Amino acid sequence: MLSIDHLQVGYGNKIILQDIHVDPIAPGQVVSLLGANGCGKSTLLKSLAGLIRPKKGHITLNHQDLTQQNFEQRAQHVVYLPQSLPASVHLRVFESVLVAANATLRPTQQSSADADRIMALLERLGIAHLSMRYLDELSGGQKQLVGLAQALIRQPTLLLLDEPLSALDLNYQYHVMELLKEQTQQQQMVSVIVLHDLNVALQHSQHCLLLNHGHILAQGPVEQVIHAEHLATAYGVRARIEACSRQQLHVFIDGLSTNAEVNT
Ligand SMILES: Nc1ncnc2c1ncn2[C@@H]1O[C@H](COP(=O)(O)OP(=O)(O)OP(=O)(O)O)[C@@H](O)[C@H]1O
Repeated sequence: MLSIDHLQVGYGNKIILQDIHVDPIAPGQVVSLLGANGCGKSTLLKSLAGLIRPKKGHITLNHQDLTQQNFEQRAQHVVYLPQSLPASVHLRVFESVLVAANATLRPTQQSSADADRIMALLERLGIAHLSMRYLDELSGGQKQLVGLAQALIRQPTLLLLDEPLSALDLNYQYHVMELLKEQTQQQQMVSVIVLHDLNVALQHSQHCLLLNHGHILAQGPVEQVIHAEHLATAYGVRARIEACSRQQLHVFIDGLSTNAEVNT
């Protein structure tokens, strides 16, 4: 269970997130974190990960206040995958996932980070054939998939992914979101995923947080949050949300809302 209570976060004296309050989110759910460029999505993810210390407020995960834990304690159950991986890491794909697996294991658990588990995950992600390749020789999309393997192998309680689909083709986008949904449910994690594609959010997430200028504009089931009025406020667009032939909701953008500003 994840909840956030009156969180205030900033850089130096500049406040970016103001009074963020998130009602308890049950485990097993994929949560899409949406909002315009610069509204504070990455800042929220980094503060959940413990990379930025909040100025006020609390983050509660399974009855523990994360803001009271040091980075090492938090890393035992929280995994964060940033927008881009470090540029040059001269490790083979398999080794890099092994390093990630061992990063949070206590010595008594180390045997479970075995080769079979890593190879099975690489296979699920469709990148087993890359296991002996060096990371710094991979394409952007391939690196992003390895980053996901490094995150998933750690089996966190809270998984934080910042735009994990940005370099992936349509096939991998679908495949990765299905895998995330499955792993999130099987391992009873909460997975918070920054997305820009609202249709991916509608199809693959159950819960949604919509940020606007550092505030929560809406939160709840994804089909209630992705609503024309909310999209006009958050993105300055005129949107239609319609059920297509398979009853899957789909967002169509018909134009910019009147008096809409460019958000950035
Ligand atoms: N290290 C920093 N120091 C000062 N301000 C920062 C820093 N990082 C981000 N900001 C500012 O915080 C605000 C929110 O940035 P953030 O990266 O959280 O937005 P975002 O919603 O993730 O945007 P995008 O969708 O463009 O990735 C922006 O105004 C940005 O300029």
